[in-house]
Amino acid sequence: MNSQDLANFKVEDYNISEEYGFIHKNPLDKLPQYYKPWMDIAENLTLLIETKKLRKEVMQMPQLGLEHLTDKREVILARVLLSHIVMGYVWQDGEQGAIKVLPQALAVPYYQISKVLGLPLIMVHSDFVLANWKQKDRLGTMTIENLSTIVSLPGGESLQGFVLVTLLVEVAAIPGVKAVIQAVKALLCEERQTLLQAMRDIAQSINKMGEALQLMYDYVDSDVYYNKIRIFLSGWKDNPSMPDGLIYEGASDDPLFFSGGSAAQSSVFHVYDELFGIHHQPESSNFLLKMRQYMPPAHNNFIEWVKGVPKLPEYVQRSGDLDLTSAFNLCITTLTEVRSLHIRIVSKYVTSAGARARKKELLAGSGGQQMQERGTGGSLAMAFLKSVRDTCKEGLLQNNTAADC
Ligand code: HEM
Repeated sequence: MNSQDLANFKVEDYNISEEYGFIHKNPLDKLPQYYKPWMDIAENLTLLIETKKLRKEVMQMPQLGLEHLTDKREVILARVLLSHIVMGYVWQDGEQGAIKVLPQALAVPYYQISKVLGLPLIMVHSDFVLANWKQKDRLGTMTIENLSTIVSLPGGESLQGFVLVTLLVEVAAIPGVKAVIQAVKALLCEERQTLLQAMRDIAQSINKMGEALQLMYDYVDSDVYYNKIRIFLSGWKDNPSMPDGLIYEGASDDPLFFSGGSAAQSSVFHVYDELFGIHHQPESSNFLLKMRQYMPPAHNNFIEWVKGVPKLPEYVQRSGDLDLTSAFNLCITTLTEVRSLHIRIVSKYVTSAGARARKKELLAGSGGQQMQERGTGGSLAMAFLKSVRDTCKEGLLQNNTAADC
């Protein structure tokens, strides 16, 4: 990348903004009247799933075209609604009752809309979190009390908490995203003071992300997450419950395989890994690279843009500047701490809650669950997360005294 590329950089080209980072600005919560069948199902989705009536409703749904969607915000909302309906349809009857064919009235518009947005045929982080929020008081701020989801899934308050806490992590990342752009510019123009400030802002923002992540403990019950919520995020790739994938009737005769929704699809962490020059172990890196295909393409392009800049750790190391080194290492330490906190959360919400669920099943004499300790994205969660955290920590630069941190 050179100064010409920098001059051509426009934040809007990457569907990000200084006010919202990767979060979709002011998502719509209503579609035009023509789409009433989708809106009606989406509004009652939780109840329809819990009473096991969703599949019947979808079978009676007319096949609607996309021609009445007049702008991008409507297209995004339609994708959010359909994604949730798809997940509900597939998993309504639990792990043992997954379907093999998605009916045409759902599969065809879902295929078309996904093609328009460049997204895979499954619900992703941007459907579940980034575009799935509204403010109760539109003039208020993005606090958890003032937020709710547009469309929900089973899990009650914990489901709300799970989506909204994840959204708050993205909110906390907003100043960091802005500072990344400043850091890149400063790096290219060799403006030491701006680079130093940008790295300090990034570290502060990562720290706030950790504070937001911590709220998971207050708003999400681990048994509800494990037993009710998790299944609706699950995919049909590397999932023993759906070894044959999913046929999208009228759109694809061959079954297709997709990983489930996971915040591993959040672009923020990928941007930091690229900026800080963190190279994960091959298996972890493969999984994370695959997750980039589950992001809005413009966000993925932003990660690529950051990847294309001169290497920050090498620049800092070469400079021999203790302040720069210290600020860089603070970023790495803070990111490592957030990843360690995330591991503790996974230990509570997946490992311990899973052990409890299996014990209960054994006592009741029922069959074991298939997903067990796999993440919703399909990874073998703990080994993967520890490898990612440990590689992150290895990004620390030499020449830093304890006092600097
Ligand atoms: C109860 C809450 C959560 C649980 C149980 C959880 C679980 C997991 C699991 C199992 C993985 C492994 C990949 C997969 O197969 O999905 C993962 C990856 C990941 N999660 Fe979460 N997660 C939670 C909340 C969050 C939140 C709120 C964020 C931040 C937005 C987040 C960010 C990530 C990232 C970035 C990865 C990729 C690994 C990394 O870069 O460190 N997670 N999560």
